Amino acid sequence: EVSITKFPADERKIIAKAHDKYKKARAGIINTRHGQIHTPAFMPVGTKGTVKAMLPESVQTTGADIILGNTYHLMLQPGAKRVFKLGGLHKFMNWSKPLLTDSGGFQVMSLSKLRKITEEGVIFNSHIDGSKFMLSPESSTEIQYLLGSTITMAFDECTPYPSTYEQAKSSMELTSRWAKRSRKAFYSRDGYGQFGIIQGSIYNDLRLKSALDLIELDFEGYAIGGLAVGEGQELMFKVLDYAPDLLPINKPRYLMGVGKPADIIGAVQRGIDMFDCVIPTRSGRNGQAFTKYGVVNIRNSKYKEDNTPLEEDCLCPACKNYTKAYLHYLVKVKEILGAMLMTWHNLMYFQKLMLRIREYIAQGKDFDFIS
Ligand SMILES: O=c1[nH]cnc2cc3nc(NCc4cccs4)[nH]c3cc12
Ligand SMILES: [Zn+2]
Repeated sequence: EVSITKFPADERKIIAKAHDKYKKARAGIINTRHGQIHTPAFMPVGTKGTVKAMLPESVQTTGADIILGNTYHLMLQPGAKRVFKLGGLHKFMNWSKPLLTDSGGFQVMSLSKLRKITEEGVIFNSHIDGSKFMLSPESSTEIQYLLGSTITMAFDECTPYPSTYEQAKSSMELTSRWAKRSRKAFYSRDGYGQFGIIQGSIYNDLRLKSALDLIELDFEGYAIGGLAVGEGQELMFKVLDYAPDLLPINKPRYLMGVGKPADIIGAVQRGIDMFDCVIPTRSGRNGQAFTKYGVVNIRNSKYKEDNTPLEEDCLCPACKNYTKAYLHYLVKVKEILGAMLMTWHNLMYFQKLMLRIREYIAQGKDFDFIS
């Protein structure tokens, strides 16, 4: 049963009292078939069955309890049936901890060529070889089952931003119909869960209706969709000021696609438990390192003879054994080790941030820090 264990009532009172401003922040544990997830949690993105430039055991040493796999990519290559035949994604990629797979819908809309949205689902041509595919609530749920996903995401439509009220309303209603079909298609097993995704854009009555529709389906957790799609942090926080409270307090709340450290901190303060974002991995490969001094663009020539580590007290291999000068050089000459070390450091940085947030919440301390 994917459930979030709460602190005992009296401890929760302490936490709530201690930082009234953050009374919505909560730390907990999600128990799954593949192990525990300490929340608030950051999920590194492992798009094609690998967290790019990282070995799974290295991802584990950064402290990640769970990683995300993208259904769209895996269904095209190597194919969900093949992964199933080979023992499932956990075995295939040698990751034994929890895996969350997205439904594929969001990526179809952002990656595939020529697609057609119907009541049934989305028909599209593969961006790889143009071959024709269909993703529906039923097929997406089955594909995620074949992958062996610990947490399956319902098939939704991410309402674009900006959208008019009418557009957002019909999009949200489609997501509710698809959520019902996704829930029906889900093969529920102990320790596995399925999360619904609420939509409704920036309209609070639509967000409420979406939440009510999905709560009826009794998902193991709930994601807040339709955010981090260009609305900006202010508008995202405006929605997060009320949307998490529409969801069951005892179930995990997952904010899809977020985000930078400041976004994560603000969202935790508003009651979010889970995050996924490509920023630490993608920007690492692109030469950006997150540090307590801010983001370091290692390609900047001022680092070419800087014989100090990214962060003197960081325990990652990049900081323990190498200097900014070496990282500057590796990234400049596009050496693979450069991508590896920068990625490792960033994932460590994001996990350390989550660890500190969890500790501050558990101690009832404010955590407005951004470092
Ligand atoms: O409503 C959603 N439904 C299902 N998947 C999503 C993924 C999402 N990822 C972002 N932001 C991060 C981005 C990644 C690539 C372009 S924006 N926002 C997202 C919203 C949704
Ligand atoms: Zn480091």
